[in-house]
Amino acid sequence: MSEQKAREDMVRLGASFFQRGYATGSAGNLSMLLDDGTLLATPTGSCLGELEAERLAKVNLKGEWISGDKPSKEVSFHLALYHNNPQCRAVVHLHCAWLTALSCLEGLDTRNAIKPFTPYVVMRVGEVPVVPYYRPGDKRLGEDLAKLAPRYNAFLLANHGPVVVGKDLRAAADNMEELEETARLMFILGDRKIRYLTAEEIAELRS
Ligand SMILES: O=C(O)[C@@H](O)C(=O)COP(=O)(O)O
Ligand SMILES: [Zn+2]
Repeated sequence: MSEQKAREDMVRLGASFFQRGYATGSAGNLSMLLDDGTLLATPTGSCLGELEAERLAKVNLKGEWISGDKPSKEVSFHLALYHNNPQCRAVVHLHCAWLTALSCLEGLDTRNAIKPFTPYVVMRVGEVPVVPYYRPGDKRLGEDLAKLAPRYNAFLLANHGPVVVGKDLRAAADNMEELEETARLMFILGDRKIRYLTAEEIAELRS
């Protein structure tokens, strides 16, 4: 894919997230690997609804800022995911309401915050580990994500929000939307007794 097309895709996706309420204010950040091995990332403090193709930040895989506006302060945790998962070619971090609400609950299963009760989340995303709370931009976010990256496609940052990877930006976005919808269903279901998928049903979906 040409760099220009990649830039336009990121701008379009940011606007789509913003228009549909997945992103608000200047929260969240996106990145994707370019064919030349550098990273295209949203600038720090930018509104995902108002990105400009020529102002997107470019950084190399050492995290050095090459061009564009100053990159997201979370670019180090994005890099941790690229470095530790060869399948990861795009990263989406949002503060979307339902997943962020979930990230604030006490007593989450930190190995998997979303116990499956529908098939699609198993097929698309799998388990969602929880990273302990750190201040946004803290280097420990990257250190913890680096350890989890080889085994998972999605993560919940405690009291902060979700991070999802994909083979491209579209796939990462689709996975994020699927997870957000699942979190919404968890809150709709509330205290009702849920029939969770059985171990056999989950294994069948993974096979
Ligand atoms: O929550 C935060 O502050 C960051 O994780 C975030 O979402 C936006 O930071 P920038 O990408 O640096 O704007
Ligand atoms: Zn954030």
